[in-house]
Amino acid sequence: MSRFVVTGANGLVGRRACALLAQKGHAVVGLGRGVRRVAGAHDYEEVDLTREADVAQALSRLAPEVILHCASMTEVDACEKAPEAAYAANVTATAAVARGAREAGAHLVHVSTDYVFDGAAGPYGEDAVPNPGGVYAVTKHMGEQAARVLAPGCAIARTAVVYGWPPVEGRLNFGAWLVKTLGAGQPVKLFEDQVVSPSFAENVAAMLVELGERRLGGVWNTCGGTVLDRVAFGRALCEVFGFDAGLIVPTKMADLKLSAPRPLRSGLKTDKARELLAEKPLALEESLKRFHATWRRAGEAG
Ligand SMILES: NC(=O)C1=CN([C@@H]2O[C@H](COP(=O)(O)OP(=O)(O)OC[C@H]3O[C@@H](n4cnc5c(N)ncnc54)[C@H](OP(=O)(O)O)[C@@H]3O)[C@@H](O)[C@H]2O)C=CC1
Ligand SMILES: Cc1cn([C@H]2C[C@H](O)[C@@H](COP(=O)(O)OP(=O)(O)O[C@H]3O[C@@H](C)C(=O)[C@@H](O)[C@H]3O)O2)c(=O)[nH]c1=O
Repeated sequence: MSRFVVTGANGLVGRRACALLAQKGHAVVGLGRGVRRVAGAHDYEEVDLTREADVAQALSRLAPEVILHCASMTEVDACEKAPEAAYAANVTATAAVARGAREAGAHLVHVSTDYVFDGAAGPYGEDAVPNPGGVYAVTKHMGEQAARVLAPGCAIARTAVVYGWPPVEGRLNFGAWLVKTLGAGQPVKLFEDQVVSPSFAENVAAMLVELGERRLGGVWNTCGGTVLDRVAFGRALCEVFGFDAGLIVPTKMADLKLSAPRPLRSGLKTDKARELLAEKPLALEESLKRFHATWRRAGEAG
């Protein structure tokens, strides 16, 4: 058993990583901004990761053996509108965590994104060359570089379009947004021209945990195992949840006039994780079945 620190412990992925680690018997401290928003068997500390001295002090005191760095500014359009905040959260904070990891002798698993690619020719393998566009993507790529330089031997774990139930309070993930909207019988405009690798949050968290437990380094695509466009994902979700797929309105991404550019032919190849990890990237059908099961259980629990 090891001592883990998980950043972004209130977030979609981080909270699931904390839960899984505690369930497996590891000692876990989740770090988050603001008060604790997730119950569970792990400890929690409030640390603003953009304050380097605070990060150094916390990591030196906690002396983790492994750090899963899940914290990030993840709202892509908000990053575009607030580049200073995005830089602080995605670059400055990552550099601080990476330095702290090195000082503590901890193995770092840094979480990144398929959006580091330009979307000209996805799906991308681990050795593809990033070409980020937009503030979120550029700052995530800079975070990767900071982690590699400051915490040599770290893992860069790229994931994509993470979904799960329940969603983080006040922030619907793509899958949860579809469930809420389609479940209420409302139409939803979905990009027919963006190809992605949707990823079930529990599956992502489990792959990150394994990278940490086994102290694996290098680049890893830790996402769902099926590459498809957003409309196809929506239709598959309707089938599993029993919703009306006729509510899906296929739309071109450009028609929505979003602030930030996003890769179109994105998605990540998962051969490496499939071959080398015990926790495999789940295929779409299995992911949606598990998503549906967690949603139904939450409904039954009231
Ligand atoms: N969600 C997705 O679709 C995808 C996510 N990823 C990557 O996966 C990782 C996890 O994402 P996800 O769980 O969805 O993200 P969330 O937005 O759900 O959680 C991120 C957490 O980071 C915290 N955070 C942000 N800034 C700071 C800070 N300065 N100090 C301390 N904590 C901070 C946030 O706190 P607060 O709540 O207070 O703001 C938030 O709880 C990220 O690296 C993201 O880039 C990659 C591809 C897709
Ligand atoms: C996907 C999609 C989004 N939207 C709207 C909803 C929302 O206002 C806006 C952005 O949607 P999303 O947040 O789902 O998409 P986006 O911000 O592009 O999601 C990205 O997030 C970051 C963190 C990542 O790293 C990526 O892998 C990816 O998951 O566009 C549609 O109207 N139709 C669609 O098909």
